[in-house]
Amino acid sequence: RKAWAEPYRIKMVEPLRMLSREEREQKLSEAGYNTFLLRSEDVYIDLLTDSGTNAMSDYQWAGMMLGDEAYAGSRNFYYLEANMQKYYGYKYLVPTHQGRGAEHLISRILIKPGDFIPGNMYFTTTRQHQELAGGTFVDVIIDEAHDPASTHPFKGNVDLDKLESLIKKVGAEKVPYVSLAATVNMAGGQPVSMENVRAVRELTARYGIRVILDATRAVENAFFIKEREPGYQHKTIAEILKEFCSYTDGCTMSGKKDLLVNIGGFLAVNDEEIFQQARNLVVVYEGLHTYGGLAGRDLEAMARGMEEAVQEDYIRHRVLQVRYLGEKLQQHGVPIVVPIGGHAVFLDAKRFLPHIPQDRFPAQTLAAAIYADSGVRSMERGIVSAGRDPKTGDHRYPKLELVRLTIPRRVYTNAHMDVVAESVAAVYQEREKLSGLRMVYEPTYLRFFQARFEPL
Ligand SMILES: Cc1ncc(COP(=O)(O)O)c(/C=N/[C@@H](Cc2ccccc2)C(=O)O)c1O
Repeated sequence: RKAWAEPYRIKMVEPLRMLSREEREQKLSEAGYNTFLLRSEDVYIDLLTDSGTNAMSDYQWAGMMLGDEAYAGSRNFYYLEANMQKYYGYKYLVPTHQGRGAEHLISRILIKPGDFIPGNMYFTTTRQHQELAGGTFVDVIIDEAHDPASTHPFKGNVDLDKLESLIKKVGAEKVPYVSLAATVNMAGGQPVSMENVRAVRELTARYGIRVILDATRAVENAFFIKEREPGYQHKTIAEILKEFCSYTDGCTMSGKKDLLVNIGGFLAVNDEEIFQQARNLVVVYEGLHTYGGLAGRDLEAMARGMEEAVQEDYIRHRVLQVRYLGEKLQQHGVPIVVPIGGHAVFLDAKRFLPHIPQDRFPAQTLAAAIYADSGVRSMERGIVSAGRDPKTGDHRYPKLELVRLTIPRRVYTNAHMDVVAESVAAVYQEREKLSGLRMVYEPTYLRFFQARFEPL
């Protein structure tokens, strides 16, 4: 049989409403043509992010009623710790309010000014914390990751030659750890293969260099390994996930994605010394070491989300829904990043709007145009997100100028995907009419969140 449906039934709904085209144009102007500055109530289908926007299950909601809100030693912490050990396999857990809380801690602990942190393509908050700690991020991802049309099945892979030549160039003592993301958000939600993470481990072990995983979407990564990597078809998602993590020394986690919670994250490590430093630092920046900025109920919901995240029917549906949207867009001839990633469909704004130069912000222009057309919200993942080079002060000019259509987990049906595809195709038909934007307000950090633009 071909038909497949969501592996859940809906028990609660939030009514959606659509504004008129005129109202949307007005809201867009008030938001400075930045989708981050739109109000949720003015958005029809919200594909800005899969972060914190996922639907919890009745099992998780029930867990919210079991929050042990003791200041110290909450029951929920120990349940989360036990589940992290079971599913991710690390020894020690330090809860944080969300992913960047963990990135902040590990960056402060492991990075000295002048250090270099190699990683498989940058992620905005991860690199920001590495730079704030005095480090320099160095991209060591394979070249194919920067080519939206390359169909390499594991575009998130590390280029071992790039990694080893960096280590030889700067010296191992200046490389505190390799920052490995799986999947790679900015490349289009692209996975890392088991063979590659194993090879990264073997290489770094020779130099005594740690590997810190960004495990934010590691369950989606496991799905791609099961689907694409020889020898893994008959392994469970949970087995693949645990093996993958076993080749790394610790992870930062934003629970707001794979783990199906609206807030939450953690740092997990195997090294007791790093653990002691992290649990000491966490009380300064996040909260006591057994709650890390979260209520007991949030810890419980994240622990229960972890159990659900690795269920085969769930994760298969999740990834295949993203693929459903991507294939619909391909049928309309819309240029997208291939292979279609795990959490989003990425529009290739360079090919979509070849007549708009990168410094007139094509991806920003496209995200605004899609909202104006249908009330669908997406996110700019191009030159605006790339920010400025701290050394030159000029824009960074990334090869990938993308618009991300990010699918929240267990929220929308494929009928919503049909509406999104129809809208993007309509904008594609009229793309010649778009003429770019100019930035009229630019914040200092992570400018894409709050920058404002005006039409040229
Ligand atoms: C691979 C990866 N690692 C760490 C984090 C941080 O986790 P957290 O602090 O948000 O919990 C994120 C968050 N990604 C969100 C939210 C976001 C964040 C910055 C810019 C744009 C959007 C997104 O991609 O939408 C991530 O994707």
